[in-house]
Amino acid sequence: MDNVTVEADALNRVYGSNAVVRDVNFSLRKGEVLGFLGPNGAGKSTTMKMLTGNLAPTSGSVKICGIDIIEQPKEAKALIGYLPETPPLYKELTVDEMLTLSARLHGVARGSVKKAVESAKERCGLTEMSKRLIDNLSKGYQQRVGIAQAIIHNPMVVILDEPTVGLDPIQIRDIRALIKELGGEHSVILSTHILPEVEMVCDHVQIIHKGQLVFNGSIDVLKQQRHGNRLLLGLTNAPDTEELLKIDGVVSVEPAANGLLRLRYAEGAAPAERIVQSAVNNNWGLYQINPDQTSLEEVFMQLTYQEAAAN
Ligand SMILES: Nc1ncnc2c1ncn2[C@@H]1O[C@H](COP(=O)(O)OP(=O)(O)OP(=O)(O)O)[C@@H](O)[C@H]1O
Repeated sequence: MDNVTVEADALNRVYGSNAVVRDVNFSLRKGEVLGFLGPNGAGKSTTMKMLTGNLAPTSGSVKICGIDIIEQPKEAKALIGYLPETPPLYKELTVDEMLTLSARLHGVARGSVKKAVESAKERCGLTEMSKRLIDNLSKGYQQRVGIAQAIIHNPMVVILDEPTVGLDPIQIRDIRALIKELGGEHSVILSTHILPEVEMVCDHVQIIHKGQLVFNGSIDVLKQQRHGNRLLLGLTNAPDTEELLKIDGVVSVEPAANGLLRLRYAEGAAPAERIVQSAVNNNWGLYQINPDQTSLEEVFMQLTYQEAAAN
């Protein structure tokens, strides 16, 4: 149990008569990167605020390295770095000034501030930007400053709420790489509505749907669930469905978007090579074959259906 950094126990949050977070339980260990995945309005930000002690739960508790965040907020919060949905940046300050201020606010000893600022800048690729006004930085660099202020006191737990929203693809790639790297030394919780982001960055994932956790497990299990034994096939000269069904392992064929065919295959079967063989031998004009990945919405539907069936 020693290396448990975050423990959420039966967390609930009600607004008026609206239960927006319902009975959320989980724990996180040192070095893990946890993806907290859910569509807009699922309750991610509300959960992040409760985890960081910025919002009191209606019931339930949060412990950071064994310290209760309601009973001992100062001690527990010292172990957390938090990047809220809107980064808390004073845009009229330079990067150095902002990070020096953050270090002081996070209680870094006066004599260690300079070192903490240099180290956070280096980890977040900000050294070149030290003297620049935050207002003049691109959104991607502003987000890096947001992450730098969250890690400046070298906290055990780093919580990032939708850190890649509004960034361009190159900035997104860089920020994801940075988050992945943080996982080595800290526990990281990353809230996002982007399924591939979780697959790229996290080793654990929790899916929240209408305030409830509907999945809590390793990323590999989710990937398996997502791949779902389906292939998309593009043939310029497609044969009758019966011909495709004759291929060993193929269990169904249906039309998909853009003139493609969706083939389902039996669990454990790997028919791709046989399909390619048949296509070449019979001149079906194969121009595409790839796994048909389930969208986030479909994964939600599958998971909520399983949940309902289990109850
Ligand atoms: N202060 C509040 N008062 C009343 N309802 C609220 C309040 N804050 C959030 N909610 C509601 O709680 C639900 C969950 O909101 P939350 O911001 O946690 O979702 P989210 O998953 O973070 O989505 P988003 O990515 O859109 O922020 C939403 O229906 C929202 O309208």
